[in-house]
Amino acid sequence: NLARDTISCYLLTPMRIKRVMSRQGVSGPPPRFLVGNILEVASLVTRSTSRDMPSIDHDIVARLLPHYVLWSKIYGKMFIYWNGSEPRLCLTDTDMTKELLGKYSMVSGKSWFQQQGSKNFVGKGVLMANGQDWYHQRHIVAPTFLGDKLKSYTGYILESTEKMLQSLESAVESGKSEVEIGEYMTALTSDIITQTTFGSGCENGKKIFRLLTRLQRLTARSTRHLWFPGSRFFPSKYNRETKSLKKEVERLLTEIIQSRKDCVEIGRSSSWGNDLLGTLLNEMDNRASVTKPTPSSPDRFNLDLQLIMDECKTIVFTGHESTALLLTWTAMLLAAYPSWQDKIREEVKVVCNGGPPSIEHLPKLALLSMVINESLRLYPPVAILPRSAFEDIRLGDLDIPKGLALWIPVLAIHHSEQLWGKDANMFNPERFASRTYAPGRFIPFALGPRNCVGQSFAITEAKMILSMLISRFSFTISENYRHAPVTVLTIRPKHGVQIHLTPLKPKIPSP
Ligand code: HEM
Repeated sequence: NLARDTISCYLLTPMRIKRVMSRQGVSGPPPRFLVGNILEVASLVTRSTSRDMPSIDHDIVARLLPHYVLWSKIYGKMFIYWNGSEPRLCLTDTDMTKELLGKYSMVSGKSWFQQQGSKNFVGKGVLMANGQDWYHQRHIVAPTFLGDKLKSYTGYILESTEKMLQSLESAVESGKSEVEIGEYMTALTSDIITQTTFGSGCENGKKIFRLLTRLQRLTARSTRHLWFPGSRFFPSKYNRETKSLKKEVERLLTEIIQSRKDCVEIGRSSSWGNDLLGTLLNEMDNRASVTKPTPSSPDRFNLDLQLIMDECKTIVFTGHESTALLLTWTAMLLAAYPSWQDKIREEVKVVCNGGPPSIEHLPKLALLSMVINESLRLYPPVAILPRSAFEDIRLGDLDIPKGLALWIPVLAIHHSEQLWGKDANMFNPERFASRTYAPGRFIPFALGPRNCVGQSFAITEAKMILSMLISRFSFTISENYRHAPVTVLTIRPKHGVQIHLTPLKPKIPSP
């Protein structure tokens, strides 16, 4: 059976898909046996990113997606290329992407390759689930980011940001003339997501975060060759370490969850907790209570333990990296365009009246929203949206056969002159002044029922952090900054973002 499945997965299905697509006039670069176009993509990207950019130029599609630029010129905007033996359809048409991400969210989703790649890391949490499983999990996770819940997390954001600002002030006071702001933003969003998920001062929560970061790196390395048939069965030097890290993360998570369960059961606590994990447990408990207890499953809670752990790992993973990148790129843009920095500082001063930002202030920070949107457009942290069709579907007038992978290059859509006009590669936040833009062309958080569930949290966090940073410092880009965006799933600055900081309120010397 294994041999038959392997032949079907790596040979017969891809060939059938290729036939169906070429009959409809969709073609692409010829694939090589087993490796497909992987080597070509790797060599094009290596070449295009081998040097830093000579100036802060936002025209970065040819640098980061050179294969998209090359093949769309030869084969048209819709072409197929091969990631090993997986055929991928590149989709940039906004009507088709809207249809796929909206109407077909239950019959498309994450591919086997993606799930295998992340199973030891985020497991089967909402990010990687499909169909009914995904639907069930999405309804458990979504309420943890709504209304009052979201508001209750802002205390963690304010507290952690204040700490970061103090450490920036100390750095400046100790004579450091420049800082790499990316490091600070990464540490800050890590701190915020750990506290928001597990509550403040939870030592096990901090340990879990550190272990997950190591696990993420290891998984990325050990799954690089997944496209090769049977590679997941090869003994790898990473496998043992991955397994023991995963076990340790789950042991720590079980400890935290068990102790909350004990507190509720013996009556020491009347709720699961006010942090994100508490809300998640509460949501699961409410749903489980409909069916529990039954003679065959006397304790529904234990049945869901793996799911709770997978959701926690997913949220910790998804909840910090992209936000750190959004903040880092926005800081770079504000440092490079000081007139926007001044405008936003003034806006924050008027709206927040010199105090810390609250959730009620945020909708009034219109200029800041425009800058954040422009930053998400030019440097979308998630540059590609991958999907796989689980059934034959029809997109526009194209038949998409079951098993075809779909690849939406968000970065290329965000930089398209056809969609954004001649100044598509320019920094111009004014384009977001009207707040109405055709759906489908601005998709940093994806679209439809399967969009980013943490979007409001991310935007709340970004607005609070940036408004606090901008009220305390003015900053300029350092002459040491080398503009070199690279993609490793997300778009990041290769050498970090170096800025010069000037405190705005000089400290009154103590008598
Ligand atoms: C600027 C910051 C962020 C960006 C640009 C971003 C972007 C995205 C995108 C594009 C997706 C869809 C991925 C796909 O389906 O392939 C996604 C999904 C997701 N994001 Fe975010 N995200 C951000 C912050 C966050 C935060 C702060 C959280 C949680 C605290 C979060 C949690 C999630 C989860 C759980 C999913 C999976 C949703 C589902 O499949 O139903 N994200 N995000």
